[in-house]
Amino acid sequence: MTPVFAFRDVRCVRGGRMLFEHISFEVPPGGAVSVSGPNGVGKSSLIRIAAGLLRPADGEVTCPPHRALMAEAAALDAARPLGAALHFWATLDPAPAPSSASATARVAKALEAVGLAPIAAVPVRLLSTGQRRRAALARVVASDAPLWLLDEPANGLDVASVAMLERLIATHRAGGGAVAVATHLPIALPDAIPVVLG
Ligand SMILES: Nc1ncnc2c1ncn2[C@@H]1O[C@H](COP(=O)(O)OP(=O)(O)OP(=O)(O)O)[C@@H](O)[C@H]1O
Repeated sequence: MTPVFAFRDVRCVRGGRMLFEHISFEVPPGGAVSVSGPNGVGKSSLIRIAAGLLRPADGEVTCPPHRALMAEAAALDAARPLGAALHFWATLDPAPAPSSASATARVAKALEAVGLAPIAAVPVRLLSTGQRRRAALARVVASDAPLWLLDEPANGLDVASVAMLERLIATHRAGGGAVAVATHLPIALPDAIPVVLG
């Protein structure tokens, strides 16, 4: 099966220091990669390479052009109501498949999925830490991207929210989507390809 996402012999150098090398994997539709390792080993760097934000020092990366990144900063306008802040990205993020729902419908569905629909009118700056993380996840869900790149997605989430995250990932994969998750917290990712750095 043609992989959705692949690294071939990838090497990463930052600030003149080699973080990792010879990283190879192929993720088929519905597949997952789990990136783990101690602090500072390069987990976020690997996710940034996959997102196209950092160039590998060597090797080859195959990614769909439409991918969604959840990193530390949610990049949601603090002054806007949550729904409007998400709508901004849903219209701006690269257009998903032609069969996809409208930006408004995708945002409404994503807010329901992360349990934030009741506070869609609340400005982003008033959200709690966990709500901000769920809002960042809503942005990923609303993107309809075939590849999700999640950097420490469980940070700041309570037990119920981690279970919700796991369900959302499972649903995405069941629909043929792929995911890469960098985490130091346990997240259920059945049959994920392990990439252990360090
Ligand atoms: N812009 C940069 N320039 C140079 N070095 C950097 C830069 N950004 C990160 N680094 C270094 O790259 C290394 C790996 O960082 P990275 O954030 O990828 O690690 P990580 O495994 O995700 O860490 P953590 O578990 O603490 O989040 C660190 O030593 C960091 O200082």
